[in-house]
Amino acid sequence: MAAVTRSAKDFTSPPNYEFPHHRLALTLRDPEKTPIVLVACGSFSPVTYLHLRMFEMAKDYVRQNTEFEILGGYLSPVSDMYKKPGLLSAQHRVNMCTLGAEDTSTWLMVDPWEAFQDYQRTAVVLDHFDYHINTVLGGAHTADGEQRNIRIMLLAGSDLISTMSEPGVWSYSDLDHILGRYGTFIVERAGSGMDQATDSLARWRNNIHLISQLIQNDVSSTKVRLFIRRGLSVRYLLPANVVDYIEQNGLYLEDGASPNVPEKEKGKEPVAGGSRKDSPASSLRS
Ligand SMILES: Nc1ncnc2c1ncn2[C@@H]1O[C@H](COP(=O)(O)OP(=O)(O)OP(=O)(O)O)[C@@H](O)[C@H]1O
Ligand SMILES: O=C(O)c1ccc[n+]([C@@H]2O[C@H](COP(=O)([O-])O)[C@@H](O)[C@H]2O)c1
Repeated sequence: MAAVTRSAKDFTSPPNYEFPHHRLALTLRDPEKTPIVLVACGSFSPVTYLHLRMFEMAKDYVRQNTEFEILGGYLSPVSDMYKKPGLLSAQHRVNMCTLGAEDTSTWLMVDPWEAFQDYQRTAVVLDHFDYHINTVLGGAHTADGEQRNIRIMLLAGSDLISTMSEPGVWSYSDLDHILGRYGTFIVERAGSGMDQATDSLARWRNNIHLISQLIQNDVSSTKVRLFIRRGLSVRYLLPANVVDYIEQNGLYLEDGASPNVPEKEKGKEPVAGGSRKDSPASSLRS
């Protein structure tokens, strides 16, 4: 399996970008365990409780079934260039993720690197995390001061993983890089079978961890957008501060979200109801 090591010159970064690591633990509690960081890539248009639940489910799974220790978790919203229907501007999506994840958890962070530039393949996104966490920050240390590399792992729903078996969506070398070098946790998603999702990925089975949903819940961003367009409530499907943000900014009222930040939003503080000076979104604005 090809191990690609990228250096700073291999990555493009948005202006004023700083890698967020304010909640990343860099000391291993148990030196016998392998340190990992979870990265969820997706549209997050908008972020829902299911996106956030994926991290909690992975945390329980890791504690009960593996010899890993989680040192941090990241949401990485995709670039506007992904051009998926319903994809709101990166600014709004990063703001909503920051409100939803950082304000409701003690260990999740939002990395805006992918969102505010050209489309980046998931393999490159994971390399970007690997570079910042292991090369720049120096990885983790045990209490005795021994250095350990932190393994980056992709966190995804079974619908995303099933696209990995569809011809022409992912390149073989990227799959080998993502599943061979890094590995993944796959959360069961209603309507997307786990077996069917992973059958053709069997050669990487040791790096693929399947997490069953014990409480069935099929909230999706598509349904949330549809509800808002029809004037239905989305409260309790996503964090309250994200619902407030959507209402205050009049988001998702029209069919197909505009990829651009509305003129009246430009230059405003990113988060309604008080700016977060330490947030990655605000660190990107000049
Ligand atoms: N209900 C869910 N159960 C399990 N995984 C989920 C669920 N909702 C989203 N995910 C996972 O979260 C990640 C990001 O998803 P994404 O932003 O595309 O959300 P989505 O709800 O699928 O969006 P959309 O409805 O716009 O396609 C993907 O890996 C996806 O599989
Ligand atoms: O890297 C690839 O080749 C690749 C192919 C298909 C999808 N992805 C990523 O998977 C995510 C899919 O998000 P979504 O909202 O379409 O479910 C998004 O982050 C994409 O960049 C990545």
